[in-house]
Amino acid sequence: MVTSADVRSHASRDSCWVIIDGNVYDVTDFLDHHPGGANTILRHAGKDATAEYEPVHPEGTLDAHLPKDKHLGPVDFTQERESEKAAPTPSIDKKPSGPKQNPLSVLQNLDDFEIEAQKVLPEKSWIYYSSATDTLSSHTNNRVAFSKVSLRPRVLRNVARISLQKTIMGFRSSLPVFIAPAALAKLGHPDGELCLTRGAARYNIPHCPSTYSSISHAELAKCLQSEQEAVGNKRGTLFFQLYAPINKREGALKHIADAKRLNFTALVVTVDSAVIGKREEDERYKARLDHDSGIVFQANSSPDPDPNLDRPVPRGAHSSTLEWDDLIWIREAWGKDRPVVLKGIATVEDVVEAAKRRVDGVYLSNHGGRQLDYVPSSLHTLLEIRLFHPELFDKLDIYVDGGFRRGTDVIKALCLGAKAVGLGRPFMYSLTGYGTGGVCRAIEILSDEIQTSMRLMGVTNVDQLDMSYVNTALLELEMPRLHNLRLQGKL
Ligand code: HEM
Ligand SMILES: Cc1cc2nc3c(=O)[nH]c(=O)nc-3n(C[C@H](O)[C@H](O)[C@H](O)COP(=O)(O)O)c2cc1C
Repeated sequence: MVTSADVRSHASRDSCWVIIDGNVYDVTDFLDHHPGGANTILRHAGKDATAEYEPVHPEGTLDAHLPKDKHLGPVDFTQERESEKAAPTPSIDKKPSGPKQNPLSVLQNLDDFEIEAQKVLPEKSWIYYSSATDTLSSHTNNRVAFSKVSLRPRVLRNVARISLQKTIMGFRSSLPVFIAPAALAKLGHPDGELCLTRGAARYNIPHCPSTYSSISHAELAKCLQSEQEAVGNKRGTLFFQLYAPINKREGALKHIADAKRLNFTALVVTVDSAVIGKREEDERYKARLDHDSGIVFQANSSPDPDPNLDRPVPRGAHSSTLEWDDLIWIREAWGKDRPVVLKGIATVEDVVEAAKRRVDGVYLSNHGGRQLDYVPSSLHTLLEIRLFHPELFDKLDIYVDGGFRRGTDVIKALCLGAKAVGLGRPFMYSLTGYGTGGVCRAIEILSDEIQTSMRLMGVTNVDQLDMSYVNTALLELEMPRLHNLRLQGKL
C-alpha cells in the first residue's frame, strides 16, 4: 500500500507518480515516451488521473507498457483526514449544458454531424477531433479540390438497378467507402470504436481502427465476430493501422503479431508521421492547461539542434527512422497472403517508389490536414498519377482520404482511379453522442448520396466511373510544372 501523502510528494518531472483506478504508478521514466506528451501526464503528477486516463486508453495499456516494478500497488487513504485525500484532478473540461442534439432522422448530410458533435463535445475533445496543422492549408486544400473537378453526366440510360460494390484491400465491400483510422473514439461516446466496428459490419464495409484505438483491438475483433454471428454472415472486416513505435522494429513486430492473431485482414502502415504535426489549436489548449497547472513552459524543439546528440526527437511520438527498406521486414512479418498498404502518400514519386516494393496498395492522404502544412489533397495527387504515371493504376491499388463529405466527392475520386475512399472525422462526429446509431445513419446518408448521384450521371456500376465523367481542367492548372518533364521521365 502507498499512502496518498506519498503520492502527493512525487509531483514533479524528476519523480512523477499518479493514481489510476485506485492504484499508484511511477511514470517518471515513461514521461518522455508518452505518445500523448509528457505534460499530459505531468498535469496530474501526484494526483488521481483516472478521469483523464480512462476515456483515452484501452484496457490493459498500463500492463502492456509500464514495467511491472513501476506498478506500486493500491493507494491507501486511511492515514488521511477526509479533506486531505488525493482528489481527482478537478474536471477542467466539462461541456456546460448547451443545445440538445437533433434526432438522427433530421440530419441530411455528413456536415450536419459535425454541427451536432460540436454541441456536445467538451472543448478538448472537439479540438482534438477538428484541429489541423499550422495555417490549415492542407486541411482547406482537401475541401477546395472538390470544387475544381466537375461532373459530366450522361442521360437516357436505364439506371434502375445499380451496384456500389468494390474490393477494398481484398475485402468485397458493399460500398466504395471505409472507415479511416482515427484515434480516441471514446472521447465521443463511451462505446468508442465499438460503434464504428458495429456500423461497418452492419453495412458490410471495412473499419480500420487506429494503433491508438481507445478500445482494445481484441475487443474490436470480438465485437466484429459477434456482429457476424448475429446475422450468420461474414459481414464487415477489420484492417490494422500501424504506427511504427519509437522502438520501431520490436514494437511494430508486436503490433503485427497481435493483428495477425486477431485476424485483421489488411495492414495499413502510416508513413506520414515521422513526427507529429503542429496542431496549433491543440497546442494552445494544452499550453493553457499547463500554465494553469503551474507547469513551466519548455519550447518543443531546440533552436539549434545538434545532429550528433542522441536525444528524443521533438514531437516524435512514433519512430522517426522508418524507411523504405523497413518494408522488407514488415512484409515478412505480415506474410504474403494479406495486403500491405502505405497510408499518407502525397506525391506521384512516392507512388513510383511504393510500386517498386512489395506493397499491394498506396493510400493517398495528408492525414486530414493534421501533419505537414501545404500538402496537396489526395484528389490532386490522384490527378498527378493519372497525368504523369497512369500505368501505376495497374500496378497497385490506390486508396484516398481527406475532406470527403458527399457522395459526389467519392464519385470524383473513383473517376480519377481511386479504388475506394476513407472518411475520418465524419465518422468520429457521427458516433459523438449518438453511438452506433449515428454511425449507421452516416453510412446510410453517404450510400444514398452515392446512389442518387450515380443514377443522375447515367452510371449503374461504380466500376464504370472513369475520366470521361469528370472535367479536371481547373485542377490540372495546379499540377507541378517545371517538374512535369522529369515526372514523365523526359529529364
Ligand atoms: C500513466 C498515466 C497516463 C496518463 C495520465 C495519460 C493521459 C493521457 C491523455 C489525457 C491523453 C489524451 C491526449 C492528450 O490530452 O494529450 C493520452 C493520450 C495517449 N496516451 Fe496516455 N496517459 C497515461 C499513460 C499512458 C500509457 C502507459 C500509454 C501506453 C503507451 C499511453 C498511451 C497514449 C496514447 C497512444 C495516446 C494517444 C496519443 C494521440 O493520439 O494523441 N498513455 N494519454
Ligand atoms: C481525430 C483524428 C485522429 C486520427 N488518428 C489517426 C491515427 O491514429 N492513425 C492514422 O493513420 N490516421 C489518423 N487520422 C487521420 C485519418 O486516418 C484520415 O487520414 C483523415 O481523418 C482523413 O480526413 P477527414 O477527417 O477529412 O476524413 C486521424 C484523424 C483524425 C481527425
